[in-house]
Amino acid sequence: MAMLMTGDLHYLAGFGNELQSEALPGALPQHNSPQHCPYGLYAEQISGTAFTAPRHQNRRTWLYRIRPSAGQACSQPYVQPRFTAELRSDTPPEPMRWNPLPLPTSPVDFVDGLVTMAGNGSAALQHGFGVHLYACTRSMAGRVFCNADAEMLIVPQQGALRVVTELGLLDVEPQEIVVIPRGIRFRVDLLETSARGYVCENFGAPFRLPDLGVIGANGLAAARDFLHPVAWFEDCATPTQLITRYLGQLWQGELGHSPFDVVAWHGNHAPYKYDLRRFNALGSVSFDHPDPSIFLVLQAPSDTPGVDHIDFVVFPPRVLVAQDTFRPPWFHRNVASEFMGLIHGKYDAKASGFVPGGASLHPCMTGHGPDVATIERALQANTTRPDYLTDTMAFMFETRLPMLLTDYALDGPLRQTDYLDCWSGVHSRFVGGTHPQG
Ligand SMILES: O=C(O)Cc1cc(O)ccc1O
Ligand SMILES: [Fe+2]
Repeated sequence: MAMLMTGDLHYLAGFGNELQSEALPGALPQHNSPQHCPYGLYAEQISGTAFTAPRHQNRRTWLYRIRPSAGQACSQPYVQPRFTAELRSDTPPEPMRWNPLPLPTSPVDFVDGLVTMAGNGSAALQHGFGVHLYACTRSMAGRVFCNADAEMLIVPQQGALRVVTELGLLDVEPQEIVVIPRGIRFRVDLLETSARGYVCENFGAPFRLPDLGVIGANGLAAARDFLHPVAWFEDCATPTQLITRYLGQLWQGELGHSPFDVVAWHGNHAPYKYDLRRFNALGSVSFDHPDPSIFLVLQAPSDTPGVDHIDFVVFPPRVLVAQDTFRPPWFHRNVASEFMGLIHGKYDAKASGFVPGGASLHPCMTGHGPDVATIERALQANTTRPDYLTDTMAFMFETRLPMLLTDYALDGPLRQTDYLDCWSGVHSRFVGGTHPQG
């Protein structure tokens, strides 16, 4: 297991590994639950999969902490109406696009800064997802969050974050992502004055690296680039508010101390971060624009082989060399629903309107593709020469279940009601004349 240092923090590298870390020498016992743990710590197991899940999918971590989590409960509702599970079944099958969430003008933290855009399924049935935006201007002082429903994939777009978790600290900046496994308590601190980004809540099987099939043993996201925290703790008796997302609702309770009191841990149910700039993008070196599955970073599999519940796909800087090819994303309709965000720069299918921090949704089977300006450019391009796509980082949450939208997404202030106009100048270029009948 490699130990890496990036910025001020140390990380454990790898994906799906059995990891171990201790913040004090000898804090990690030789076996899971000795009669007396080192330093008088309590052992606590957090299971992320069924006890009996197959070994390659089984996820659990043993925590050695100053106080166990028992005796703590969130029994009071916490009111944050924009972070919701209320979805509209009258969502129309229409391409949609949104402007970025404005940064709050008052102090707002990560939990209060979340706004739900879309989702489907049910946290109670452990099937489905939520899609959210966040914009915040202060750290979660005195407050921690626990998602009992879902694993959370956070995609910062603006503003670096320090994510304090039970297993240690992760610093993430835009163009990196962080994944918090279900049930792990965490706090988001701002390393800059404001922060904005996207969140995918995954109620189903956890994200994993895709198989590479004929690509071979290397390519796309490399396991060694996934970085986990090392053990870090504070022994702090300050009262702390715990907010838990459970069955799609928010609940609060008071802890008499910091829950970040895990002195050592071992296991594989652990948060991680990944730098999207490390993604090894592959593409066509002959002709045609490949399916975007070649840009798959992480997949959350469904019960149907080959059909993912959620795909997290990135569109990074790359060189397009396909010859005699319409190079931008093609016109298409897809059985999956495509929620896209832009982290940085421009996206190659849209010359304007899709801006960093903004979002778009192309619901299942809804026609979409490049806008008029992109079409014109692509038709005139000299495809014997490479196109260097620089200054770009877009991503997609591509889901098997259609996306139901919230009131905020459908009728709120971010919606670009003129989005369809980006195709209104797409005219017939047909030169065949009238085909004789019969
Ligand atoms: O619609 C989109 O912009 C996303 C997308 C990109 C691409 O290169 C191929 C298919 C696809 O859905
Ligand atoms: Fe698409």
